[in-house]
Amino acid sequence: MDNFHRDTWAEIDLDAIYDNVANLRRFLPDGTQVMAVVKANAYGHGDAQVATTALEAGASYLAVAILDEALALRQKGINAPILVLGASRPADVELAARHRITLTVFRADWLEEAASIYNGSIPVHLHLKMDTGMGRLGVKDEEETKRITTLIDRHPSFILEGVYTHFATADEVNTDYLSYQYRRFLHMLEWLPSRPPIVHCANSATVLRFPERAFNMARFGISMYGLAPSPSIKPLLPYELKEAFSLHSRLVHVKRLQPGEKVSYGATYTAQEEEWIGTLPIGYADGWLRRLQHFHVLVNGQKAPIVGRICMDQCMIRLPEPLPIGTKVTLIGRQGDEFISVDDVARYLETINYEVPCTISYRVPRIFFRNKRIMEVRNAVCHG
Ligand SMILES: Cc1ncc(COP(=O)(O)O)c(CNc2conc2O)c1O
Repeated sequence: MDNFHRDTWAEIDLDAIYDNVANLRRFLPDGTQVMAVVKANAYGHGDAQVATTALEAGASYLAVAILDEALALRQKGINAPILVLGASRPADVELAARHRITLTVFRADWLEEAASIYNGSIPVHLHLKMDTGMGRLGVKDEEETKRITTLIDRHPSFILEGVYTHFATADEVNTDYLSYQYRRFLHMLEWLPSRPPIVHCANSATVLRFPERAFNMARFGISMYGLAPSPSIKPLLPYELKEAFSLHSRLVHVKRLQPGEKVSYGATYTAQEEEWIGTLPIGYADGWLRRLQHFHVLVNGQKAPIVGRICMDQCMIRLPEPLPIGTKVTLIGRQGDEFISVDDVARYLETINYEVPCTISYRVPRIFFRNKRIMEVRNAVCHG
């Protein structure tokens, strides 16, 4: 534990990541590959470490949101194909090509500008994104689709490697809109002179519920981290997922309060009787948000309420009894028979589980476990 100097950390169980990907590989029809979605620092789990593990488990492609995330993976020695799912700049096509990074195209004018700038000989791999009803990015009409495929065909270095779409409601029990989008995708694929080598439409919810609709690659994000795409479809999933993320801290201060004494900003919490209060070195700048006031953590295998306002760097909990400085506290994860899941925190925050690990900031070091042993400690504060 000597790679960081505050007793707050996240633990990433890479064995869980491995198993979640390996189980998907076994579940998928033959010929359907896994694209591991590692954008946003792998949903807060550690981009390079998750990417490496997912590739070991059989993923053949990676996906990120922005070009810089792909460049960062290359800098960290990741050589697998990487697709940038979001928009990029025409002027960055050369940079992407040089680093063998695949870009998403969804506008003819973007491609015209890229073609006017890039006359290099290094191939530029492109995936055409079609908007079948997500309403975010994607080509929507046949005329523009044909302009794009013609432009690619005419450029000596542009290669249409893939085509894809994204579903808006795959995590909902009702499949009406999902089926509409799937049918729309089938129709829009007919606009292409021929199907490119890679066709993909499935996120975690889609591939786990309808693997036969995944074409030949599935974009596996949230469930690679062991989280269900939504509470409503969790009971419908075909196999158990293993949650990879946990969050821990240690008591740095313990004091006895007399009745009437206050805790934290606004003096909003008043001790009702003689109470023992502990201070934890984690706050909203770490992504442990202020709205988690009155939620609970685990200490000595028991629930302990968060009392008073959560500060930028610290928060306070009411202890079951006086406890030693340095006692381990679990904010997300297991202590004995008690377990606080990412879903529990998301539910309390009235948000989705995706947001919780993404929000645990760079200031919280990540300890990576592989084969049940510490493989790496990443402290982004000191090491950038
Ligand atoms: C285009 C695209 N493909 C695949 C995925 C993976 O989805 P999954 O994590 O449900 O498997 C995402 C996730 N994108 C987002 C998840 O939350 N907000 C998003 O924009 C995505 O945007």
